[in-house]
Amino acid sequence: MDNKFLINNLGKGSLKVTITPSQPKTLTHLPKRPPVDLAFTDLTYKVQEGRKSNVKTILKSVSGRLRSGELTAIMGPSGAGKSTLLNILTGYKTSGMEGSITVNGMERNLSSFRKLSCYIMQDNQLHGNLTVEEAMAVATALKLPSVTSRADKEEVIQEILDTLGLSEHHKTMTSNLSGGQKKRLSIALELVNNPPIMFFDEPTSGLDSSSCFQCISLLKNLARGGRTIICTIHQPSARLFEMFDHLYTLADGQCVYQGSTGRLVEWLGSLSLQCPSYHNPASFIIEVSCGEYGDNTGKLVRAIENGKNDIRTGMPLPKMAEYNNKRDMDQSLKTNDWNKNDASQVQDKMADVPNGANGTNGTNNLHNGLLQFAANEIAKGKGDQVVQVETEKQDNAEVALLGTDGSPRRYATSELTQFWVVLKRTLLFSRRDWTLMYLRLFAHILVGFLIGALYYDIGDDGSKVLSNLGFLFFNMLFLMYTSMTITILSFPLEMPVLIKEHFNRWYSLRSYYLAITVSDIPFQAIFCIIYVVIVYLLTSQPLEWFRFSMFLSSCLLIAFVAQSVGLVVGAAMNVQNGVFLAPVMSVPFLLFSGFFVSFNAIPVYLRWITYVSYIRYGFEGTALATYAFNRTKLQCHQVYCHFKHPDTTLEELDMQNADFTLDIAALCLIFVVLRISAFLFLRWKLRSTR
Ligand SMILES: Nc1ncnc2c1ncn2[C@@H]1O[C@H](COP(=O)(O)OP(=O)(O)OP(=O)(O)O)[C@@H](O)[C@H]1O
Repeated sequence: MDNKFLINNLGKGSLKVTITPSQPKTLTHLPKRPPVDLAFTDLTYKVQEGRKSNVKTILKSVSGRLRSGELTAIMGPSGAGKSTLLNILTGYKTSGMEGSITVNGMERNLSSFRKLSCYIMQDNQLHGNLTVEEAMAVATALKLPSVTSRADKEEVIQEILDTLGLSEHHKTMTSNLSGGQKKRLSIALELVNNPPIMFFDEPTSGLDSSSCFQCISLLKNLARGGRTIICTIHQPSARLFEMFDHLYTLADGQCVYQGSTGRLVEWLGSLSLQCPSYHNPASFIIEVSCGEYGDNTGKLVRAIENGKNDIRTGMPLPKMAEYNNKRDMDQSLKTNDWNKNDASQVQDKMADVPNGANGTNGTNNLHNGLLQFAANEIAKGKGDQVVQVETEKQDNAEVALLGTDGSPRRYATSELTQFWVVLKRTLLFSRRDWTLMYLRLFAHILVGFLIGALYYDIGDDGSKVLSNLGFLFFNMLFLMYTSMTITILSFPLEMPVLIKEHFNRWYSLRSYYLAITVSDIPFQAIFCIIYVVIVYLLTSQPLEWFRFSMFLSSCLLIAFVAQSVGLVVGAAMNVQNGVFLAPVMSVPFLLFSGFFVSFNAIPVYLRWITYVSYIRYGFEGTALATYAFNRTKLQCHQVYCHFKHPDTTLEELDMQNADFTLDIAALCLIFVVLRISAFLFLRWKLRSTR
């Protein structure tokens, strides 16, 4: 049976099939993945508000089914629970949830499910400092197995960019892309490993009507390729609304409609809710859900069984009169309950149609459904820019969930590869973000010369030892603040992209954190060395290599430790709180550094603070480098120089018995503890945002 013939036959019925003549574009180079049907039953989501006893129920025992090959819209009034439902279905939110979620009829294993799905959040979380091509290269390097050849990866990139209309912009920085292009790039990045189930939170937000149309067309084409595409959407135009295959509508945390978009008006009409002529059905269902036509929510929820019923094209409408009758309701549940039946009951029957095996089965409704399906199939084949992906229908759902490669690994690449890719990307950002780099360099050189001029040639002057100690302390202060603030500011800005990429299984948190941690160390080290060389020479500190190395190592460690403090603060809190708290938290460390008050003068009950004050170890390290190890007497150009002998200075500072090795060891220990703490805070932050 050729396509044209079937379409003519279909033309006799009520179906309308639009065929556009362009050749379908196919994604042939992507890895094969199984189709995925997602179902949820009696899903309840509660959160605690304020006091522990105050529990708010956001989703109230909703059920539903989202099929492969369909574009599903989750709609509802503001606050109805759309984002919450999406977050639960993606696995982004897990605590506070009750009910069951099944994948291809089997209880969902979240870890396996996340390998099959991707979640494209509302605000395209992209790194602005990469070109489209580079962003795609990073995605392929992280999301495709390492064994994939470079040529294959490039082919995948080219194919996706071509299909999504981004190949013209492959050299454009992502920050310069338009809103619609950013959205397409977000999709392109996730499409690399061909996830069979894709979730989108408000994919059309911020787009004009033409971009909205393009975006939804793209999602529709992805669905036609066999994927399960689910997105939340506020209030689409009638034209956009028609493009969705399946509609799931929420009102006040309950399901008021589930079924094909084409049957919405008919279904509402059967419940005495007549959609006015020329009125957008999408607007009508929202208005009904908002209560603009009276309080119909309860009636709709009961009729649709809170999502257990599905108003499918080609299936009879549930008989309304029977819904108040418990016995009939149970009967209805039996015939519609996909948990008890084979998960793909209807669809599997439909799937045989093009082969002609089950073309007639005796029931008109099913027959209509089969014809509709066949029409859809033909429309798919002829559609404009159909993004097809060969999917393998697998009998064993478990095999499917483990991925077609059968690999139980969480990530496509090893942690070492992830580390290298993220490190290279971060170094590229640093190179691109030259303003910040030059600013940092400029600040270190400028302040170095300023300090050099202020404390010029005082290092060997016995009458200026107190000024020299001020210079040593200022070094600590300067290096601490410059290193700390950079990470406090930059780390939280990375967070949204980290959340997205980590959730979508691009890399492990460990690899990411190691790469981020390592990436800034060389820059900080270079800036610190430049600063120390300038001030050390200008202030005439002792020109002995071993003293210089001790001085430099203390300064470097202070910079690294302060950077780690910035990481902890940046990982644990937002920029506003961090910018305030970090300097305030540093005050006790500065006070107990040994510069303002010597150790013996500190009250015993406060002395413990000196042991955790990294500034103390740094200050002590530079003081020892300058005055200990049998330094010769300082020059004295006055009648009496109290600090002419370096040991006097050490005595005044209570540092006669201080051990430089211990200072370095303490700084190293604090560094390690802080880096581990920053990682733990980051992990906690990622978990708590969910
Ligand atoms: N953690 C939370 N604590 C308290 N209430 C919450 C929490 N998360 C969500 N809610 C509430 O749950 C309801 C549903 O929120 P949700 O974000 O899912 O709505 P929505 O349908 O996506 O709304 P919108 O279309 O406006 O984005 C809202 O009333 C919201 O205030």
